[in-house]
Amino acid sequence: MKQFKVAKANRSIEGTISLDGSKSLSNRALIIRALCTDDFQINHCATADDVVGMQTLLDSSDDVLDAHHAGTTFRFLCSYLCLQSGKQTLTGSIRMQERPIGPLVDALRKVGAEIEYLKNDGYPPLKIGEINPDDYNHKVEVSAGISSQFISSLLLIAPSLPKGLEITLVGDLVSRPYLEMTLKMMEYFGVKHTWEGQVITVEPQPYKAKDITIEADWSAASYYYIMAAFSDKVDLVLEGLNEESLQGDSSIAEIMEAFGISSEFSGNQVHLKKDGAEKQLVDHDFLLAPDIAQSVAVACAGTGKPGVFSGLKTLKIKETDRIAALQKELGKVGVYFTLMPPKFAKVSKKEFYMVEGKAASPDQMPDFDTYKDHRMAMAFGPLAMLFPIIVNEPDVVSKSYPAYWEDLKKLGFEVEEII
Ligand SMILES: O=C(O)C1=C[C@@H](OP(=O)(O)O)[C@@H](O)[C@H](O)C1
Ligand SMILES: C=C(OP(=O)(O)O)C(=O)O
Repeated sequence: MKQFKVAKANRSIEGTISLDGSKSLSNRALIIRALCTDDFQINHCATADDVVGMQTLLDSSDDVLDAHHAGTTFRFLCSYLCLQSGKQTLTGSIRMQERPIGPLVDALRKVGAEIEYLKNDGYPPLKIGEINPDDYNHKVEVSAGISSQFISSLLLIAPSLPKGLEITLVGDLVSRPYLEMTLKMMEYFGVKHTWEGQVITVEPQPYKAKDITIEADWSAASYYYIMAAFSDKVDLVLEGLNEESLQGDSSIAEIMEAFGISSEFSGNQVHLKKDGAEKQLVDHDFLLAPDIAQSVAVACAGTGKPGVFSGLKTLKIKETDRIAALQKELGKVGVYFTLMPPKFAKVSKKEFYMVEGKAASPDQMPDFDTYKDHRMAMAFGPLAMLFPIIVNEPDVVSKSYPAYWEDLKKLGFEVEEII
């Protein structure tokens, strides 16, 4: 097993980091370009595995397409392949084969596509055939409470269908900003929609080619906010980010005010400083921004600030069960991540998790497992500012941020492989 020992000699974070393009924006732009008659430039496209993988599969003429670990790639291609001739097998990693796809398959079958489950009903791999014009139906319902990616996937192909799509969202929507991101990206490329109540309608219309520059990845930025929370002195510039962002994870800037971190925007840079008043507690609902929950949990653990987290229901079906992974790994440094008894949830019917305790190094240097989840590695890495740590399978970061460890070195982290 590959392991990195990570350490940092001081608790200050100073410098400039130029962040890679957002994986979510990049994958939407790639699908739209593939559906657009004319070509356009995607500047600052992410170099993340999930995005390189998307482009490779879009260019591939193979019958079997492997999206590996990439949720957006798998889900977006699922609908895209329904517009291609012939039949393709779409598969993914073992974990991807445990992540649900049923609601999207049901909706696409309703639209007229012939899709077969090759292993277990409701899960990848799939054999996907083209939409049959005789079976085509433009009104579909889709469950909105499992993954917003199902809806984004349908929306992206909607303008290319003969009568477009009228999508009724069933149940309470999760990860709403990602859906808004999809619609905003479609608008950027000239595609209009209406969204009334639970119904989103897209008429048939062409995507219009237009060069785009992808904003940097706000989920990646969240790891620098953890470092700032652990620092006595902060003077850090993150490049490529805008105050007005299509990424819901930009809410990290506001959440981290609780740790006294201020974010000053100018142009496409954000300047992090530690000059604000801290709050006693972090109380946040992550339903709109599930990917930064691990970051804030580690920030709480490292500073000893208690956290009350809700809106975590989708975390169990991500790259790993992130609730279980957080519980196990935070436990290694004496921090509890526990589901609060149901009496706390009576009023709102929500589930609340509590982060309690301050991370302390056990007698032996702690080694953190990463569960094939990039965000476990990236969220736990900053703990090296408090005491030396070991990160197991550190290369997982390449899913969304291949240069992560190199960028940490630029800020004075010592990162060395244990042989
Ligand atoms: O559409 C997207 O780009 C994403 C949507 C979210 O997933 P869910 O909608 O499944 O929560 C998020 O967790 C994922 O990293 C990226
Ligand atoms: C959940 C994530 O990605 P995906 O669903 O695209 O695999 C993530 O990047 O945190």
